Amino acid sequence: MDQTDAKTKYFHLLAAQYPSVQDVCTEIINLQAILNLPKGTEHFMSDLHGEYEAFYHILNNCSGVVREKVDLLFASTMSESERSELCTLIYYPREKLKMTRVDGKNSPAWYRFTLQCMIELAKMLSSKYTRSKVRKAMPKAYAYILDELLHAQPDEDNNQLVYHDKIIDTLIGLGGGDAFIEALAVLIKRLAVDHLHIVGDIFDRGPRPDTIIEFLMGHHSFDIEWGNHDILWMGAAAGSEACVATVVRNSVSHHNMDVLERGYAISLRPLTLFAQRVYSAYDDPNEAALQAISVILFKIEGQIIKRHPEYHMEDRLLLDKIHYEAKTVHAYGKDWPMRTVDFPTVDPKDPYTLTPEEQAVLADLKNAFLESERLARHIRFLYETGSVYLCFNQNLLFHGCIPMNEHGQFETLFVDGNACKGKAYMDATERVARRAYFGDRDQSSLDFMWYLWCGSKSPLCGRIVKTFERMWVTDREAWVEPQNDYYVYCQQKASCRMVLREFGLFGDFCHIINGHLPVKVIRGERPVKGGGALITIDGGFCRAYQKTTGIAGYTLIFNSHGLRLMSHQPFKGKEHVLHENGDMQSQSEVIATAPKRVLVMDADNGHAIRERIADLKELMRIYQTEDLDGRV
Ligand SMILES: O=P(O)(O)OC[C@H]1O[C@](O)(COP(=O)(O)O)[C@@H](O)[C@@H]1O
Ligand SMILES: [Mn+2]
Repeated sequence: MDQTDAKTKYFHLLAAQYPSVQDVCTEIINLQAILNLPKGTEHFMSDLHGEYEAFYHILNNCSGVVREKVDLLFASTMSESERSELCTLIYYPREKLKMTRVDGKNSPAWYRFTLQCMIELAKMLSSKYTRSKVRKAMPKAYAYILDELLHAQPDEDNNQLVYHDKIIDTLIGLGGGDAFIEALAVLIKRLAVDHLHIVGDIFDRGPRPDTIIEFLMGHHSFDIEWGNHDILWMGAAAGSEACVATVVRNSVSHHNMDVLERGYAISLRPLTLFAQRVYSAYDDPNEAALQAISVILFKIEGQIIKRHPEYHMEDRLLLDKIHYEAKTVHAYGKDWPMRTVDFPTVDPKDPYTLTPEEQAVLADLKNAFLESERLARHIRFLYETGSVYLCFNQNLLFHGCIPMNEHGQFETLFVDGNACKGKAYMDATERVARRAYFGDRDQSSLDFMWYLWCGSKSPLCGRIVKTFERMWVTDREAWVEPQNDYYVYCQQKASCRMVLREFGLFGDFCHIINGHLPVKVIRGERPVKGGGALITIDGGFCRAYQKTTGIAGYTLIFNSHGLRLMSHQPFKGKEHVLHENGDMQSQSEVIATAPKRVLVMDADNGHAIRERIADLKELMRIYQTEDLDGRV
């Protein structure tokens, strides 16, 4: 097909959608109006680490935005406890409605008042969107009524208001109040968060990463930047034995086997039986399993490191540096005392070879990962909706780092034998990650998935991960995990600008958004770095890390006015919210104010809309001067 044919075909398709001059005209006006609206609100979160309840609550309370708006609208007309009650109803409508029924509070007057408040709130939140967009965000069954109610214009005789009261009364009279409250709650939350970014690490440590994925599967608009823990699970699902062993090890070490066993139907029984037999010195079966899977892991890691000198990870080969009599390991020029050297399956002369039994355990585990249909569904979803990095509305999002050398330049690295750096390196790593799952799953791509999890030059990790030391070396000095120079240079504005430029982001109001590095607020660390050009939002949803961070997670919010950060206090659970109306406490801080209000025309989809307008104008010209095939 030559270009003229393609163009003709395209305009035929466009004409089918807009068959008359009037249709074209209406659409151009509509699109032009959209361009001048404020851009939609984006929320960013990262490092969720399986903490489904906290994640779900933050999505329900829209990172605290619902409460802010409720306070703004009703501070003078409702008491604080009434406002809290309303918020809880919006967060968990079904549960709260049930409680209201049980308490006998659900009188017609209660419904009327509650619905009016919710309509007010929905009106306020919808004011920055076109009517058409708001309509699309409404639950279908109620779209018509909601549309009517949200667009009430007070007239001289208050006719409209009377009409709307009638609608509400009829609804309540027909017993539809509950369903309508639920519909409004959905709409309110959807309007408050137009788009969600997850900057990595959904998996590991916490109880329910699988539920987070299921939730995201039903979410209206989001993207994911893969974290090292996500790529680890992706590698395991692709059949990398090292990734399988690491996932299992992480689950065992966090006493969190339910996700694997119940969530993904991956049985750990072969491992626990083997561990009970071979590591019988341990009374605690969990401890025995942890020893067993750790030894298996370090053996296969050793094999990978030897296969790939280009990973430069020889100093991670520690199983062959153990001094059994002295109970030490030799590393970084020193002998470090070890907690135990009782490794019944390690042959000191051939430490990296699995015993036949270990091989069998690992093969069973790997098969279970490969056979889990639910896992495959979740991992495909991560591939479909995720990437190593993303440029979105002038921001650059990635989980870890872009490897730099000690001079602060992008480090040249080899992927598939090709030298690359900066953006090209990020692209190359993503290509291998996709090949590892969708290609022929060759060993080298699978090994690279493991490298992406823990390599010091992996954009998802960027540090030397010391699992061996953290497991067995007593001196914590050996646990320190040196980081890539990116983390030094990203403190400087010039380096951040260099990174942004590499991705074609030249404007003044561009930011790097990272996860991965817990911000230790408790020690005075700040999430904003690089003279304001970089924001790290790993605030530790992960409960295991909250003692070191001092908070329970961040949400970064980017609306038409700029960027602000919400820092969240630990979540006390849904029951606490329902019974005490005790919301998660969140503090808001303005990080950067946009030089002028950011409109849709300034956002990425503004470009697409402008192109569409240009095409429609061309269609208009065609309608007025010739036919669709170009005949005058
Ligand atoms: O991406 P994250 O969350 O920093 O996780 C990677 C880190 O986790 C560790 O494996 C430790 O894990 P745990 O705290 O779960 O034991 C470190 O060695 C590593 O640096
Ligand atoms: Mn991480």
